[in-house]
Amino acid sequence: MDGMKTAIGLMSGTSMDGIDIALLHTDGGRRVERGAFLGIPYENAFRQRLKQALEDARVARFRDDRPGCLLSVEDELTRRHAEAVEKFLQLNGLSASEIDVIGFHGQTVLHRPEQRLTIQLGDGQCLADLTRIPVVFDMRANDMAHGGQGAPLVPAYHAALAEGLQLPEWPVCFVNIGGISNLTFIGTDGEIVAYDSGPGNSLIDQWVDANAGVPYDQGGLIASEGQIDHDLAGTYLSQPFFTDKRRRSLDRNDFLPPAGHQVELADGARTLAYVAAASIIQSSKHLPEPPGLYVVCGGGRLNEVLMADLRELAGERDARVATAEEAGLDGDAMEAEAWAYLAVRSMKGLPLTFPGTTGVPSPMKGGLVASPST
Ligand SMILES: Nc1ncnc2c1ncn2[C@@H]1O[C@H](COP(=O)(O)OP(=O)(O)OP(=O)(O)O)[C@@H](O)[C@H]1O
Ligand SMILES: CC(=O)N[C@H]1[C@@H]2OC[C@@H](O2)[C@@H](O)[C@@H]1O[C@H](C)C(=O)O
Repeated sequence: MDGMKTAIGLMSGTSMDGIDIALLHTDGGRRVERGAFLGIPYENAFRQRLKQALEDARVARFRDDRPGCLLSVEDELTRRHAEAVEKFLQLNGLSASEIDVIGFHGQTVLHRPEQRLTIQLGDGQCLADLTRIPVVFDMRANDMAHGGQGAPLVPAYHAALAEGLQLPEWPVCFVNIGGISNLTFIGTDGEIVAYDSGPGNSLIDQWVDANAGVPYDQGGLIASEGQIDHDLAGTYLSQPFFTDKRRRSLDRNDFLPPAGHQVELADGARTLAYVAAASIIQSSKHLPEPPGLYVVCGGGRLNEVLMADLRELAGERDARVATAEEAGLDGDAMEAEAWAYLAVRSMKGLPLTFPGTTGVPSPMKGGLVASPST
């Protein structure tokens, strides 16, 4: 097919729960055919190493700085991604020569848009050499160098997906509830507006990890036994992030979980689920129009308490909430698919970001290409 490429997208998100891998056939424009998906969870020990990397990254001043454990974590992370690609190819009966490009996100360990500093661990050249497949990486840096927020980047892909959806309600707003949440509004005239909307699962994860020793609140079961502490919720929802004139992209540490003594386990999980839902609705007030439909992807859609809150709050504004699956999409695969899509766009010299998505002054190309060494 004309201009169609076969791409693999690799995402290791802010939840630090594992590597998501997706296959996509696309022309980098409107044509998108979704393929296989695989999630490979990190074991607890590596998750702890990533947490340490986030700590050690705090002193970094330049994007190539690798203080503390960063260099060794980057090496291990890259090797894990190479092994993930090998496993994915094997499971799907594919060979490396059938893949045109890999889109490699890496792991964000520091994101400070006001300093134009964003660091994603991941060695693109090493991944290209290990997989024998060209790799596009470092897709946020050029946007930020030109005054963009460096995130979110998924909106270009959301827009391509929206073209193929038969939706009764319009305008539509994609919501990704990952560690941090982000929105992509697509207007009736195709206008795209996107930004980070607030904390997603990362507060819940940190809370239940510290107080119950589990990595996440499965299904929202812990939250379902608690009550909302509205004072505590208010301390999050009254942050200037929600009322500032300019939309700002978030670092995982911009919102921190409550201290252990502030609230008990179930009430904390319940309150943070509410905060995740209310943040989305509160941030939606900056959209050009109220959405008619929210299409929800990311792991947060599996937290039933969070989703019930979101349905209720959206319903008060006459909007419906659907999971990605209800819209015919895959809510686990979407970010990895997006990185495959963006890699193809990058190879074709097409812009990845736009004034309406990251606040960059003009449509902006991005990404570096690493070809396998001969
Ligand atoms: N069954 C479940 N029930 C409740 N929550 C879940 C479930 N499965 C996953 N999650 C939540 O989803 C998170 C992972 O979501 P996802 O993979 O979308 O995030 P991410 O891609 O790492 O983050 P980001 O989009 O911010 O980069 C987990 O850390 C957990 O909090
Ligand atoms: C700096 C960084 O890695 N940001 C992530 C994070 O996780 C969710 C939200 O914050 C989003 O803006 C972004 O990731 C998605 C995949 C994006 O760029 O579209």
